[in-house]
Formats: sequence, structure tokens, C-alpha cells
Amino acid sequence: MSAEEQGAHGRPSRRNLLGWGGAGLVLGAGAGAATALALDDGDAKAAPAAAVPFHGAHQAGIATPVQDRLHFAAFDVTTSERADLVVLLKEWTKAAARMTAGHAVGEGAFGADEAPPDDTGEAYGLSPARLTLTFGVGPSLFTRFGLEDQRPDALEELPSFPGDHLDKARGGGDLCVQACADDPQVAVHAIRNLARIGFGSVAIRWSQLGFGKTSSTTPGAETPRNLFGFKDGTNNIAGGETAALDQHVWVPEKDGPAWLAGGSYLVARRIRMNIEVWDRTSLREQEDVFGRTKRTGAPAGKLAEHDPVSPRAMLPTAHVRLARPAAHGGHRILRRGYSFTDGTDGLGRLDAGLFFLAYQRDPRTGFIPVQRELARHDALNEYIQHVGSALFAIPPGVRDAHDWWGRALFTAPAKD
Ligand SMILES: C=CC1=C(C)c2cc3[nH]c(cc4nc(cc5[nH]c(cc1n2)c(C)c5CCC(=O)O)C(CCC(=O)O)=C4C)c(C)c3C=C
Ligand SMILES: [Fe+2]
Repeated sequence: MSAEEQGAHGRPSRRNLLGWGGAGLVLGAGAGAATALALDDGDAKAAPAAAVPFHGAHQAGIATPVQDRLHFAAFDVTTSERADLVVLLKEWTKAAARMTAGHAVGEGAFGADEAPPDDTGEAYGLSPARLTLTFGVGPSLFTRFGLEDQRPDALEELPSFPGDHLDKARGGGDLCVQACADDPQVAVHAIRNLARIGFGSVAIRWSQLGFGKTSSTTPGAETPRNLFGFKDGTNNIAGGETAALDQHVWVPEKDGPAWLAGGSYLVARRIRMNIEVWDRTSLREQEDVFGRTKRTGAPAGKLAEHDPVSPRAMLPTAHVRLARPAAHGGHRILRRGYSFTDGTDGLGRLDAGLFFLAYQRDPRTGFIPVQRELARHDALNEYIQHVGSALFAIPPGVRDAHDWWGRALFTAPAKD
């Protein structure tokens, strides 16, 4: 803890307790367990601040409960020196551990007068807001740093799908960081400070802000609605479904490579939703498109949201009928997307949609076959367009204060 984070008597001040998450709910990574910690200043009514543990077997931000806001950034590595990149990843990891706990970066926002402060300052006094920072590496990184023999076969650029209208400026990237928090300022502060630390070694290639999570990983929570007004995330993998996570989300050791064991793959797609056309579509057509009822989220022919899906009650082109795991050998993906609105396009239409994020054990059995089917037959295609795309491998969790993002990859013994 830096000097500025000490209270007058050397004890942490109340604001600082809130600021670095000592006062509230601490959510156990993966298990979602909650432990209440007491305030030491007698203010029992203070709003609990929430910090999600940074260290663990898996990175937070995948199976941990979904927060309300997103700032996602893909980076190009601009240095050609592998040693510089390793230094950066160590610095990023330190900063990420501090920010997710509600600390400022380095010596904070108010250090020596003669130098720019270590931290940009806009999160000063804010709670950790359940900030999670999830780090990934893209296929392009491997060729650039002599890591070809460590690139998993599953990590290659996604194939193109019928109807794709991809903007290269909104896709790809050597590295990515997904920042999720309940406060947008906390998420934006985190990405901004990582980009600042990376100046000279990495540059943001593209980024996306998101709101109104479109999926839930928390059983029993009200399922959120997407911008088409439908409940989204009903049939998702929940954070506590350990067996399903092991089977469908975490990369097991036997899949290889060794550095990725306990990690995952992340597919990111910026999907524009044609709001104006949708809003002129009848309710019956809207419900036929998804195969679910708009008010309750119940599958076609059923009464309640969580009733089992009956595909024959849906049109053959219904989104849910085509996407359900039973139509894809039982393989599942963990969806963790967010809505976005980025102003309007030149024609006065909202540039709005779904920033689709999905974690899986292998994109070749997860996202790719489902998207192949959806791209050909989904009735939803009349109302959406995929405009951005990226795939990243997500290393396992940072184990302790000596570990760092990408350590196992950058220290892996070369294959013969
Ligand atoms: C390739 C994977 C998927 C893409 C791309 C995708 C886009 C997309 N989805 C919605 C809205 C809904 N999707 C729903 C269910 C659902 N979607 C996928 C996959 C993709 N969706 C799956 C695997 C499922 C689960 C199917 C099942 O097991 O029943 C639903 C229904 C509610 C739910 O279960 O979440 C909605 C609504 C939009 C708007 C969209 C692109 C903009
Ligand atoms: Fe979907």
C-alpha cells in the first residue's frame, strides 16, 4: 500500500478500505463463493465494495459472475524485442492485480510533482466494482516472436462465414484484455492505464465499450435482455457448473499445449443489430425468429423460461433451434456478451448491437460449427450483420504474486 493509501494513523482510511475492496464482498474465483469482511471503522451501513480475486487456477472474468459494464481492447505489439514484451507483461500483471483489488497503479495518482503520476487518477475513491481483467493472445503473436511451435492448432484466424461484413480495423489483435466492472469508469480506467504502461511496446488496435450484459453466469439471477428485447443467456453455462466448465470451457492438459492447460479460447464478434427494421417487425415474427416468447423467454410451445427446448415446436430457421447444443454434438459455449450503441451511422441508423463474447474449450467444436449453421439458415440474419471478429487463447489464471500473464507461454521449452 502506498503512502497515499494510508489513513492518518497509518491505518487504511474508510475510503481506502472501500477503494481497495477490503470492506465488502470478496467473490471467490470460479466457485463464486462470497465472504463478507467487516469494516474496521464502525460504519456498518457503508455500501459494500466488491473485489474479485485476481489470482487463481483460471482467470477471472470467464466463470465469475458477469458485471454490468465492459471495456474490451485488442492490442498490436509494436516492439520487435521479445524481452520488452516480457517486461511489459510482468508490469501489466502487477498493475492488473492492484487495480482489481481497488488499488491505484504503482505509487498512485499523486506522486512526485516532477513526473507524470503512475496512475491516471479517475478511479481514485471508487470501489473495485468487481473489476476483472482477462488477458489473451491472438494467432498473430506467435509468428512474430518465434513462438510458432507453441501455437495451438485451434488458434488460427476464424474462417469467413456467409454474410460476414468484417471491418479489418475492428478485428484481430496480438493481445487482448477484457475489462468488466459494475462501474464503467473503473473498466475504462483499467484499459487506459494498461495502454499507458504499454506505450512504446503495444498500441490499441481496436476497442469496444459494452453495457447491459446479455448473458448470465449466475443461476437464479434474472436473465438480462438484449437490444431486441429478448431474454439472452437463459441456456448458458453457469459459473458454478464445474463439470460443464471442465468439459466445455477450460482447456484440459491432454488437449495441449501445456501452457494453455486451465485456460480457454475466446471468440469476439461485433454484431450490428438492425434496430430500426426489427422495431417494425410484428411480435409473432420476432418470436418465430428466436423460437422463444418475448415476455417470459419460454421456448416455443412451453410455459416457463427454463422449460426444456422443444425444437419441433420452432420453425426450422429459429435461432435457438439451430444454435442449441443438441444440434452440435452436445458441445456448449459460455456466452458473456454485452450490448453496445456507438452513435449513429451516416444514414441516421443506430450503430448498435451485440458484442458477442464466447469462451470455449476449442473453437473448432464450439463457435465455428454453430456459426456455420447460423450463417446459412438463421432467420435472425435478416436483422443482424457480423462486422468485427477476433479469436484469442486465454491462458490459465495467474497463480500468485510471482506469476505473470503469459509466463508459461514465454518460458515454454522449445519443441524439437
Ligand atoms: C455462434 C454462436 C452464436 C451467435 C453468433 C449468436 C448471436 C446472437 N444471439 C442472440 C440472441 C439469443 N441467442 C440465444 C440463444 C443462443 N445463442 C447461441 C449462440 C449464438 N448466438 C446459443 C448457443 C444459444 C443457446 C441455445 C440453447 O441452448 O437453447 C437466445 C435465447 C436465450 C438463451 O438461451 O440465451 C437469444 C435471445 C442475438 C441477438 C445474437 C446476435 C446479435
Ligand atoms: Fe444467440
